[in-house]
Amino acid sequence: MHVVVNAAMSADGKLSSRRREQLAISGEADFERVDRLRAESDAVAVGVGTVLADDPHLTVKDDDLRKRRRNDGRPGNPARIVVDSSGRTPTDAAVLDDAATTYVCLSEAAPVDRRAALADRAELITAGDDRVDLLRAFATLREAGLERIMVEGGGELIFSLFDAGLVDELRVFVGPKVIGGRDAPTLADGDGFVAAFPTLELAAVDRLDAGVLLTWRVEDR
Ligand SMILES: NC(=O)C1=CN([C@@H]2O[C@H](COP(=O)(O)OP(=O)(O)OC[C@H]3O[C@@H](n4cnc5c(N)ncnc54)[C@H](O)[C@@H]3O)[C@@H](O)[C@H]2O)C=CC1
Ligand SMILES: Nc1nc(O)c(N)c(N[C@@H]2O[C@H](COP(=O)(O)O)[C@@H](O)[C@H]2O)n1
Repeated sequence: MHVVVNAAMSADGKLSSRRREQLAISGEADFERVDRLRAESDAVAVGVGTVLADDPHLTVKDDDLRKRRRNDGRPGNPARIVVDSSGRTPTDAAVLDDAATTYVCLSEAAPVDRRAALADRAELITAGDDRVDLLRAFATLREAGLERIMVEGGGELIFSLFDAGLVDELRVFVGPKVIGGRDAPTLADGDGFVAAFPTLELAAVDRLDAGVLLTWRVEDR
């Protein structure tokens, strides 16, 4: 399995403002790059915090890219993955529509009524007691044939994936905005590391739109 984390952050490292509303940090060229990366992926993953804040669709927007996938014998859109310990994904969330298969990763703590509501619209994977055990959930996703995973955020999920040693590559568009705010989400939130920090090898620096795209490979810990 190969896991690429892709996100857009402001020059001061924020994914959004303290209101946690979706904010366009990327420009047109970066959104097109993101679309191509989605098209190359078997699945696109987000945390439930992103579903609740942004209601993303996580589909490939460009018709030609979808057509190319179908010509290669793949579904037009990659699968979608929501990491959601207690099953808070709303049943009318855009990620649960019929544009692609959706996997919702739950913990044992997810109530039965939420499981029943989501089971009609998604494949459910249960791993972990109170929180999704990402190592186990991703192993199950791999068994389901998902090899190339793109993770779009948010900061809580990204931190946990680094903590679990699951990230192979980090692609960050740094956009021309200062957002600020101690409560605004950053690229990696969670508890933060105090030792054994994941280290990165810089693979590429590209000017894009009015910002820069940084591509990092994650070194083994
Ligand atoms: N600029 C960008 O590229 C992006 C920005 N965002 C922004 O990020 C914000 C949402 O991010 P967050 O609040 O950090 O939420 P998140 O999307 O990272 O979801 C976190 C939630 O996932 C669930 N979860 C279950 N198991 C977990 C585990 N093992 N580790 C971590 N989480 C687990 C928990 O309920 C947790 O609260 C929004 O403001 C959104 O707009 C989100 C995606 C991309
Ligand atoms: N790459 C990127 N740049 C930005 O500036 C952003 N605000 C985001 N946000 C994420 O994009 C996803 C939206 O997906 P759909 O267009 O609805 O398919 C979602 O994950 C946002 O949080 N990304």
